[in-house]
Amino acid sequence: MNVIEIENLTKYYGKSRGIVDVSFNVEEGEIFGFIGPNGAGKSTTIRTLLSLIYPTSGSATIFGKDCIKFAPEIAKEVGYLPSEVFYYDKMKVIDLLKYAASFYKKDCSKRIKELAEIMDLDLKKRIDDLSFGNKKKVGIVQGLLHEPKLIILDEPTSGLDPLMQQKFFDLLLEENKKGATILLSSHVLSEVQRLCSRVAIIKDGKIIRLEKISDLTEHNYKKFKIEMKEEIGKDYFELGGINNLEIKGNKVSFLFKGNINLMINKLSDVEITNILIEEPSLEEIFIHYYEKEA
Ligand SMILES: Nc1ncnc2c1ncn2[C@@H]1O[C@H](COP(=O)(O)OP(=O)(O)OP(=O)(O)O)[C@@H](O)[C@H]1O
Repeated sequence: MNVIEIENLTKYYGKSRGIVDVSFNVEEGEIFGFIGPNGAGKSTTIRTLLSLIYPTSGSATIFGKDCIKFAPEIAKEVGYLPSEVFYYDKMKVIDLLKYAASFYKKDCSKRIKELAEIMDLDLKKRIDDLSFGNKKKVGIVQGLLHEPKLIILDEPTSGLDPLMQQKFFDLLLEENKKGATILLSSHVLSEVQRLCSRVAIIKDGKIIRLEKISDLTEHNYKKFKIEMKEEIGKDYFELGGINNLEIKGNKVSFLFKGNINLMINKLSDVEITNILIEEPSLEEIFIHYYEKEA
């Protein structure tokens, strides 16, 4: 079953492009990554899904229900962490969270305490005494306190230190194990790689790829790092399937997609002193995608 279905969603802000013909689905129980460079259209897609802004054309459903018509009903089962959080500064953290919890028809006080403990958040402090990272934690607790079935996170880790990021990821994995579906927007590729099973890549408002992370990393490319006994010319590597070729003296690195035996045979011509064949990072794969699509 698809928890989110997005069909040809387009949003123009006046004449300027937000997103164009965005379509993808997120399946139940999935952790789905939504990645792209700044201004690509991630927040616009998410805000449209949550009915915070209205699309110019196209449609979207959450839990099989139209996002605009059923927005209040859907909101009860969705946890949302916006990319920037703004609060009434004078409130205490606990009061703000209790207020947020009052929108749901269940007692969230135990969960608030648990989440605050996990995220190391002082509930007694006033919002305006909190650092940027601690305000982000308030947003995280607010997004998760009602144990939503769908969690939508827009650039969630900016401002969190590495230890907190890890705790937050563990928390998301736990929520996912309990059954929550997660849509995570990010431009930090390594976090998408760690958490997500599938990914949509957006650029200039359009989806340019929709892939399984495992297909991207395992089946598509291998990264070769080779040290030769002698320097070798660029021409030698003029071969189908080679991308991101870099030659520095007798050291060569590239991404290769294709029959690995052909590459091994090719390399048997030259004297190699060291070789490393590894999975490329998503960063390396995507930089290549972006360049190709540009
Ligand atoms: N309120 C607005 N008015 C006019 N244009 C907007 C508005 N909000 C977004 N845009 C434009 O829509 C496009 C997509 O922006 P969006 O914020 O969705 O991108 P993003 O992928 O979330 O980027 P970032 O990672 O920088 O947050 C950009 O060109 C942006 O300038």
